[in-house]
Amino acid sequence: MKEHVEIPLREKNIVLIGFMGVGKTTIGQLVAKKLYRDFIDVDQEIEKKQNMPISLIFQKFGEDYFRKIEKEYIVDICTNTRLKVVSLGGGAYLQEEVRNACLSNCIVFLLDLSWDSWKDRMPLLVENRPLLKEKSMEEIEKLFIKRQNAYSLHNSKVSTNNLDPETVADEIVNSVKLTWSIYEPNQ
Ligand SMILES: Nc1ncnc2c1ncn2[C@@H]1O[C@H](COP(=O)(O)OP(=O)(O)O)[C@@H](O)[C@H]1O
Ligand SMILES: O=C(O)C1=C[C@@H](OP(=O)(O)O)[C@@H](O)[C@H](O)C1
Ligand SMILES: [Mg+2]
Repeated sequence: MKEHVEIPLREKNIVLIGFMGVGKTTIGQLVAKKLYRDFIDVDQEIEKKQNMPISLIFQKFGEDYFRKIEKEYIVDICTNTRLKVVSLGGGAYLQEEVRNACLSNCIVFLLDLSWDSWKDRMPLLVENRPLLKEKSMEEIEKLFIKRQNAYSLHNSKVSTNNLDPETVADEIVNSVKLTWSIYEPNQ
């Protein structure tokens, strides 16, 4: 059993979670830039490694295969890297091993968007999200509600309703810097 090494707070990866389309990829990139950190988008890294888009991975190998590689990659990043900003795919946090790796080693931010606001954004999302293509609005709402339990296990929550990406990114950065100054002052 690998011994758990406590990572200094200021070195912990910042992980963004939340339903598909809430802005994890967009806002994660902005947060990384503002904190002078490397940015990792798990979906983008998986697409690079698999040399195909997520939608084709689902089509060719199925969702279970995607979830396996998604989990392995996230657990590796959480346990073996520091000082990054990491945006998960919307379904990753449903896996307990992913949640445990994130909560044990990282600072986990939930990006929260109301269902009504999400519906307005949906037309932007369907193109490259296979799970949206197959479902009615009612089925997607059920998925949205069903996932809130897992998303509730976070360190901090930021509402993104009616806020532009820059404003949300600033809120996350200010929150992180305040946490650092309180729990690891004088650095
Ligand atoms: N705060 C925001 N306000 C308006 N549109 C947003 C916001 N954040 C993201 N978007 C848009 O919503 C879509 C999904 O954003 P993305 O970052 O891919 O979300 P996720 O990674 O959570 O699925 C993109 O078209 C993006 O430009
Ligand atoms: O919610 C999900 O199950 C998924 C969300 C997507 O990522 P985004 O949340 O960045 O869209 C991507 O991982 C895949 O389509 C599955
Ligand atoms: Mg994304």
